[in-house]
Amino acid sequence: MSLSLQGKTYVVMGVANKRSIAWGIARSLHNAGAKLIFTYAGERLEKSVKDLASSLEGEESLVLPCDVTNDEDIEKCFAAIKEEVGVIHGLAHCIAFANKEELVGDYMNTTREGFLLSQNISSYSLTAVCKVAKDLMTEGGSIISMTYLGGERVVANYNVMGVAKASLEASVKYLANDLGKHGIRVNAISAGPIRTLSAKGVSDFNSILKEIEERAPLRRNTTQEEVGDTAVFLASDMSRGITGENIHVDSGYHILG
Ligand SMILES: CCCCCCc1ccc(Oc2ccc(Oc3cccc(O)n3)cc2)c(O)c1
Repeated sequence: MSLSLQGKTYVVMGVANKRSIAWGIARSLHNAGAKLIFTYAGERLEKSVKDLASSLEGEESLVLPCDVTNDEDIEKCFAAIKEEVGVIHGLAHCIAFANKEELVGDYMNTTREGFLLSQNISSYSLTAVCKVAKDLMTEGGSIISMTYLGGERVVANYNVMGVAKASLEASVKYLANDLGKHGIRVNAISAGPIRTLSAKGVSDFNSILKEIEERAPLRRNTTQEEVGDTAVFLASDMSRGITGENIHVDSGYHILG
């Protein structure tokens, strides 16, 4: 058993730019020897994802559009992946969205539309992807999704996204139960706040970074590299006994009251 991912192929969903958590995961998986395929949402991201993918030495990675709110698009995307590689050994789901007007103030102001949009993109999309990706995971594998502490307890301003992450974290357990018999594990990484494009949508983000530096057991914030390295562990055989789990990579902050 080792942390090597030589000979394995993973789909990384949700790279936007070099600060994305998904890019930190991609770099660590690549450095562990994995072959990567990237999907992105929205034509405007195509160039930056292709540029990042080609910055990884070795053979050209497949880069495909995938709108996770559209089941046909997911089927088309994974049909193309099947065509290209046949078998995949897992995927990293780093996709979430909520209207930023609802990521500030009282949670109760959430609209029905905003609630459903966030659940659709940030939670149901994992289930929708698993339904299709499982058929390419004929040798078993490991599915990883991203969550945040605000899904387990109230974090001011995280609001509708916290409810979506609670839904995602419950989905991880139900998906783990369904897919375990196929040798497929499903886990979440609960990352501490990292300054990404997405983080710009959350009000008062800077004050939480400062509080973590002052109070977290490790007295520092979380990096993409740390999250990426935990993804390598979850993708590798070293975590073969772990499924339905939520691993906090957050300098220990979640243990505090
Ligand atoms: C008050 C909580 C501070 C820590 C938040 C850490 C965090 C940062 C980013 C996270 O990911 C998203 C993804 C999409 C998202 O919705 C957005 C992002 C940008 C613009 C927009 O209109 N919506 C909000 C957060 C996330 O789930 C969690």
